[in-house]
Amino acid sequence: LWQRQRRASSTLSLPPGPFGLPFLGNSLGINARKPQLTFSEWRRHYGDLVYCRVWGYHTLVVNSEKIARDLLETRPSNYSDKVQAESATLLGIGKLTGFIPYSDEWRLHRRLYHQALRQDIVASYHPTQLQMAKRLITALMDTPAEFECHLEMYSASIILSIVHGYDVTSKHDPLLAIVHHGNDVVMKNSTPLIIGLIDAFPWLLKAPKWIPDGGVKETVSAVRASMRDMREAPFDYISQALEDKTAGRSMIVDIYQKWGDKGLPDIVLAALKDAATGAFIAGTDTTFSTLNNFVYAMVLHPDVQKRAQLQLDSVIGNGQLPTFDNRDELPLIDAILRETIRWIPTIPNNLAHGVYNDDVYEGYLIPKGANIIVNTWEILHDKDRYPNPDRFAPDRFLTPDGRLTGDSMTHMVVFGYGRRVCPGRHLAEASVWAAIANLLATFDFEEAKDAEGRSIVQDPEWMWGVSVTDARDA
Ligand code: HEM
Repeated sequence: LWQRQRRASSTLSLPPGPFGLPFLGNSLGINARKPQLTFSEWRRHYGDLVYCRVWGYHTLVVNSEKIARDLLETRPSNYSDKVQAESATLLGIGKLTGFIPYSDEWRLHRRLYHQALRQDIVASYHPTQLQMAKRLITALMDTPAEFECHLEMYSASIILSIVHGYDVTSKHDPLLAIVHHGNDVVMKNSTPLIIGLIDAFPWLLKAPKWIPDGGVKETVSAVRASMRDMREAPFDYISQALEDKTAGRSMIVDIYQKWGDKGLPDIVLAALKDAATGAFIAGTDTTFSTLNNFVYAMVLHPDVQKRAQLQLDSVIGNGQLPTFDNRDELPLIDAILRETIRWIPTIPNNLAHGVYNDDVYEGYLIPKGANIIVNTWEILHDKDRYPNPDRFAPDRFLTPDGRLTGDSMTHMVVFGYGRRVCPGRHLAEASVWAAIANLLATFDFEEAKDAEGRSIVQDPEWMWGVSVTDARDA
């Protein structure tokens, strides 16, 4: 039936791709933990633009930056939609910006982010980021073995401060505990697999309890409860702070003040709550994972670490901490940042963009309602552009005389494309820089040692989902 429908819908052919089974399409042929590996394999067989079907959806896998830009940036009105929005809504995450279809509601979210997170405003958050970096240093000095917890708290504290105006001073902070737990539940359960399952069998959610559902109903109610807590708890705090006139500056307070005595219309208030929750979910794990990967890279490459420390010493001098004023004089720190996000891109397959209307690209039909998946991993591990791509080598971003190369595009590839590009990218990039520069100025990273002084070699294991996180404790 599908073949017939396909033929009837157009005389143009779809891009080449693997043969799929009826109904299931290619879903079973994709490595569920590391889909990018399957997509890269397909590139070798079918080229840079591959057609497949996942959970009944037309899906285009893009393995080249040029095609990604041609489609998502040159024709943004056709490639900024979301296809599985209904299933995301059933799961309870449909109001997160990344899942909202191309609509006025989504545009309102983007306007709210733009007011607080655009490049020229982000510089005003540098003092907060440096203050959090100092706290990170103190926490690491006290309990270095808990480094992951400290990096996570650093990432979360920055968002809670800048978006919500909330100062997290301890890892036992009650609001941090709520949003942290909520984030965990949402991130672990909002995988493409669960969304696909809800999409294929939405009736499962309404089925009587005795029908086995593989735990879907339980998952959905846990995600919904977490979303509710994450959305409301920070606003209870802010409302109180506004009433007590103790609220400091933040994205939320700025927007409240903009509306002044008129008060926020309900529609803006709802969008603000959702956008703030979205910023926390989208911004915390991604920043944390990037920093975790940085620590791992430093443990593996003491030579790089030493060179960066020498550069820091020569620019800042011993006993001082770097600030953003020193950034231009510290190209190796930026090269390490770029290489960290290239080496292990935190979101290896971007977020899927939906196709609004049938389109034609290089003679191929791109069907309406298709998902476009960009294989960021493959683009950043392309041997022609990054020789020996699995090696961590920051020098690929430096000229022979030690200045940064013009290849800052990696930033953009890692943060997505077109109208859907990550609105938190300037903030994220500065948060990661502040942490990397301050950590290298203060610590040596090396493998843990046992009682006899022998290195405890631990192969890391990553948790692969929408984003890549360290899974030692998962
Ligand atoms: C290293 C850190 C980060 C990385 C690697 C990252 C990466 C990404 C990527 C790849 C996308 C999908 C873009 C697309 O669909 O083309 C995205 C979307 C998004 N990011 Fe980030 N991000 C990071 C940090 C942040 C931060 C700090 C915030 C907020 C404060 C944030 C907020 C968002 C939001 C709201 C979206 C959805 C945008 C939309 O669909 O319109 N991200 N991010």
